[in-house]
Amino acid sequence: MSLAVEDLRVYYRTLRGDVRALDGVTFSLADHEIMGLVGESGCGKTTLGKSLVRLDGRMRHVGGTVTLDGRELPIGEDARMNEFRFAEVSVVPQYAMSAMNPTRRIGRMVRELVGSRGIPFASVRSELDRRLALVGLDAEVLERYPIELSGGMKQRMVMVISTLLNPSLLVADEVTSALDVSTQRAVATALAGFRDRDLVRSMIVISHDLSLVYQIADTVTVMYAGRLAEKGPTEVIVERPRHPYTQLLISALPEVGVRYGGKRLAGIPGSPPSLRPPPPGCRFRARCPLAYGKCAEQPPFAEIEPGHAVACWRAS
Ligand SMILES: Nc1ncnc2c1ncn2[C@@H]1O[C@H](COP(=O)(O)OP(=O)(O)OP(=O)(O)O)[C@@H](O)[C@H]1O
Repeated sequence: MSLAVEDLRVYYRTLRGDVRALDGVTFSLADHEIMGLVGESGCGKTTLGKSLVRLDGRMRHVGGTVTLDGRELPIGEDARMNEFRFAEVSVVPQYAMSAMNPTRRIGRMVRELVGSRGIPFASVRSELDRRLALVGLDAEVLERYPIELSGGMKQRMVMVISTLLNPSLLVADEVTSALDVSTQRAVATALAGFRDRDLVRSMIVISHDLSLVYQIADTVTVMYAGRLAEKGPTEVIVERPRHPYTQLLISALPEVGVRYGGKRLAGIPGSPPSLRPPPPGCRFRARCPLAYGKCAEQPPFAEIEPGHAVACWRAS
């Protein structure tokens, strides 16, 4: 197992009280696993991804542990996390395209980044060229400024940089959402290629786009209102989901490979609860067609078959 997250709680401090964006999240990632992380906007996906790499100033680690390759990550201690970032855990951020410094040539940026880890640029240069070729970029991009690259090229460049030191875990947050469909496919294929070539051990791919997740993920985790609703192998989640929220999420999608023409897709009525603080019991119950009395109690996130866990009283 490469990653184990245990009862992780991360809140945002605000003037109107804590936003419990991650409120008791437990899961693990096997070696070589690509996990897709999905759920409605605001459910905590980005917070989960960031928590594993860098908490921003308003995030507070309230409880729980993150263990990577047998070592507990000091996620609440920014300075101590430096030892792990880039080398052990790396992120391709949601706005990777604007994350690059516009005033630096790309090659110089990479030189500074590896230099900050005490690694001479010359020692990674040939590997860098090899990886650029792997994602279809010419080594000449290193001489250019970020503004001279297209969106898809920037995205692939950031992926190459983020994985240059072979991190154990890569978090890719909405890396394809701003790209056109064919570029999306190229970026997704490049991501899976990094794992296939053992350049990263495991990966969390955060996405609104279930078809992207279906294309590259081995497992899918569904979040709802700061907690995990369901995790299982991709086919199981798509073909026989057990959580009513997952079922609605999947049924709201066009079937993979099926053309829906002008047919309107069903949305999920209602909206998620406030996380400041969330209501007691199952957080989905106000929108759930199957809710009953027991749902006033919070259901455990429990395994119903090997590798398939669900937080729903109806599923156990
Ligand atoms: N800086 C912040 N201060 C206060 N609350 C925040 C902050 N950032 C996020 N939140 C809240 O934390 C919750 C989780 O947000 P997060 O961005 O992790 O969700 P998400 O699932 O990644 O959403 P999206 O798909 O829109 O990116 C939301 O309720 C959000 O409003």
